[in-house]
Amino acid sequence: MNKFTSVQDIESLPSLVDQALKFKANQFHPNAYAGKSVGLVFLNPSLRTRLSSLKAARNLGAEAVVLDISKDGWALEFEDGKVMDGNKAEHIKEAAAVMGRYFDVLGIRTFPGLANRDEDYAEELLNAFIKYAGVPVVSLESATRHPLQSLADVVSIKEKWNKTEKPKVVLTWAPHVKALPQAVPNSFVEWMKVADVDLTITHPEGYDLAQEFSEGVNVTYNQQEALKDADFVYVKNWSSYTDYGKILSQNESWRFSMEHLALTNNAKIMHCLPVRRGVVMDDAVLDSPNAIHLDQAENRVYAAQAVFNELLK
Ligand SMILES: NCCC[C@H](NC(=O)CCC(=O)O)C(=O)O
Ligand SMILES: NC(=O)OP(=O)(O)O
Repeated sequence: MNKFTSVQDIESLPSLVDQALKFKANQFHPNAYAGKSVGLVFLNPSLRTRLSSLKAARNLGAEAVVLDISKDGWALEFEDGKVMDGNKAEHIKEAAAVMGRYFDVLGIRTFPGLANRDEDYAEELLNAFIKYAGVPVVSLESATRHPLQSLADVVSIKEKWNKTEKPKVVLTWAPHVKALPQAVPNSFVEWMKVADVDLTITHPEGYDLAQEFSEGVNVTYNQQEALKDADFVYVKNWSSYTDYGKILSQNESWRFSMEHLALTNNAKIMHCLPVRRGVVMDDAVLDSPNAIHLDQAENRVYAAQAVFNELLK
């Protein structure tokens, strides 16, 4: 593995998941990567990704440094050939290359602008970073994917499911007050396909994910039908892909409630966090024993540890 930006970058999902679970059972390896360092660069806010990645690096004996580049760095120019006579002081060519000289692995978080779909889906910022860093790059959530979250989600399902048959996993859209990226649902679907579960996606009309993600998956606008017999339900808002970045529906009936839970096979309820209580999901669901959002967040440490272990080898 020479980068970690999507499920395509990994060699074997079962062995990566096993490694994460081994790290969960025995997390401290203080001499594994002594002298190695990981740089974590954030253009957007983060609680879990930042702290779990720091903890993961330290569990492996590596040093980790966080840079909130939009707050503490120079304003970055990404455009090639630009005459930099405006307010951007540093080009990504130098910024990424310099950080590549300081660190053995570089992580980057860059959310989409949600204004220009082609630009966002071309992953211009992430790709510029990969191009100029000269060291392995880890996506800490990019415009279109959140692979560390998805790996933790696969680990969380694996540790809760001890039957031989495939679990029924449902990804359901939920309302939100803000237009959110498609990165988490895209990525979840991409990883679930490789994890080989029985996957259904449900959302109101107009919220279809990009075909590259949804193709081959059962998609329905009928949420009640989708939730029937579900073993795991991933509740998540996203803005429209087709009417790009727009909020089309505030349909309250999609807010996940105990009535929704009652339609399932006593499903485990998942969310990547942060979650707006009473908007996306009811308190009663989040506070019920069915909710495994905190386990998912905990597993972010071991997912990151498994990934850093591969890239620092
Ligand atoms: N990193 C995990 C999720 C990040 C982002 N959520 C948010 O921006 C929530 C913002 C808010 O609720 O104001 C998303 O859904 O992709
Ligand atoms: N789930 C997740 O990535 O959380 P943060 O945005 O807080 O890192």
